[in-house]
Amino acid sequence: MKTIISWLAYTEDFLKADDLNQRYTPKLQGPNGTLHERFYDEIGADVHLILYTRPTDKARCLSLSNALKEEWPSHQIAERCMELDDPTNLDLILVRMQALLMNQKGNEIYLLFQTGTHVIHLAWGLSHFALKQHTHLIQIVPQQYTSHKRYNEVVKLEVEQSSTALALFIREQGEEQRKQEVSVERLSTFQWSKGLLPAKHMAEQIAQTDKTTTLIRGGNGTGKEYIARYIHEQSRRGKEGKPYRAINCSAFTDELLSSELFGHEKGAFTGADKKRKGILEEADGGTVFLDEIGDISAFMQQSLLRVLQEQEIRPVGSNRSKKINVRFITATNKPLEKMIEEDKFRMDLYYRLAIGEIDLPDLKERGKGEIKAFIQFFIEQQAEKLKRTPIQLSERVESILLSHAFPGNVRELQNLIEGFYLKTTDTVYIEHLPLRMKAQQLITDNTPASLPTPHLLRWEDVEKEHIRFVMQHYQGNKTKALKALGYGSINTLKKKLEKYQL
Ligand SMILES: Nc1ncnc2c1ncn2[C@@H]1O[C@H](COP(=O)(O)OP(=O)(O)OP(=O)(O)O)[C@@H](O)[C@H]1O
Repeated sequence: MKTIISWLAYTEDFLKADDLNQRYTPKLQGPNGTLHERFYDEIGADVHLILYTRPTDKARCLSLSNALKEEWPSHQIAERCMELDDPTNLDLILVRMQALLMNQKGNEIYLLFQTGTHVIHLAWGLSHFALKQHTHLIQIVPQQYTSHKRYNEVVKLEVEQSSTALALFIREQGEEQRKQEVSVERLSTFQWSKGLLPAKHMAEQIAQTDKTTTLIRGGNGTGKEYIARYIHEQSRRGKEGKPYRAINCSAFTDELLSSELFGHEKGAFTGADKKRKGILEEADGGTVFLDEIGDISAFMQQSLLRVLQEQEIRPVGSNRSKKINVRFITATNKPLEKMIEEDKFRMDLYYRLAIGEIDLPDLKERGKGEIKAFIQFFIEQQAEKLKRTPIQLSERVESILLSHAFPGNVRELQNLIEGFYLKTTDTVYIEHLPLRMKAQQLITDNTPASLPTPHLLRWEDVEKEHIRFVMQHYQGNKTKALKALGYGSINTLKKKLEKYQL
């Protein structure tokens, strides 16, 4: 099996917003489009995997891959979120890439290393040189540098996989992982904690029905999308391999959202230079997940209501309707009932959408016992993924975590624990916490007498306390403290110690 892997090019794969006054309009002449145009057939790849950084970029990635699928319907395209809060963090990128490449074991992989940040390019290079898998680095050469000067060309870099010390080191690590047969897909990825059992039960009931529309309510990162996919997979539609499509409604203007959902005719609006199928038609026979439904405009509410009532769509710019057969699942973290009272959401649409209802509680509401279970679950999951000994939390860190508000819910906790594995190999201390949590701790540690209100806390106070804590922890050893603090040089640390008279 041959796979192409590339990164979403956040600017080059899209038309400039200024040109059209619209966001995320995909461009087929961008790096990912060029891959399909000039290369895909020649190489005979089976699938093209497009990576993106954060869940918030999903809408953009899907709009690109939908445009590519429409242009080249026989090409298989998949998308993957790499969950990188910081796309310049080499350690984290390498961990994610290793897991991804290990999963492709035995496949021939073509890596388009040009897209993404410079650190991502570097990580592709390192992974190619070191892992000794069947990887090839490919690049797109602009037409002015090609001999024919007519079109951009996709070329394979003829480079030997290296035997430098660094490469050998990374390779050994990779082989160690391979020996232990890591398969990220095999790991149990979802924790059906006690607080989620009512949601699971309801999801399974809904899956038994053919078309019951379902509204999933819950805060950011509570698992709404996971539950939507679970309903699809448990349903007849999923079991028969029918399509599942997801879209984040809040990421589009009305015009674009209509076009994404219902498709458009050529010339329907500025920039619509080709006829295009919408995701409701693509998902015919399957399930569509509309995320952030509480954010759609009155106009879109009306359009959607008509689709639900008549079970048909009309592409933008067309006067002909097409019948569709999809199950709708929607999600929101907005209080729809209140919005109905305020005339911001249509009651008739609400009743159509919320035939089945699933509520996902915030992590904090689920209680300390459950947060503890999630912490343990993610510690073990990450240890298994990285083939490392599970880390431990110091008592202090555990108590901070148990009383943290977790506005980002399960996603926030999951990312936090993945981050710990980059910072330590054994015990997690306060110094390993992200700054926002350390700052919070300083606020709660200080009595109202010394710090009357939290917002009076200055950055300098936080930094000073943090340096003091780390220096104490390492008993004044500047080299160790420097490593923990992450400053670029010992001089920076010395200057800070002087500044704060520590
Ligand atoms: N119960 C759980 N067990 C394991 N992982 C979970 C659980 N709930 C959420 N997650 C993880 O949290 C992240 C967010 O999940 P998901 O995308 O389903 O949430 P969401 O509510 O749709 O988020 P948002 O609306 O903010 O995009 C994912 O990485 C998912 O794996």
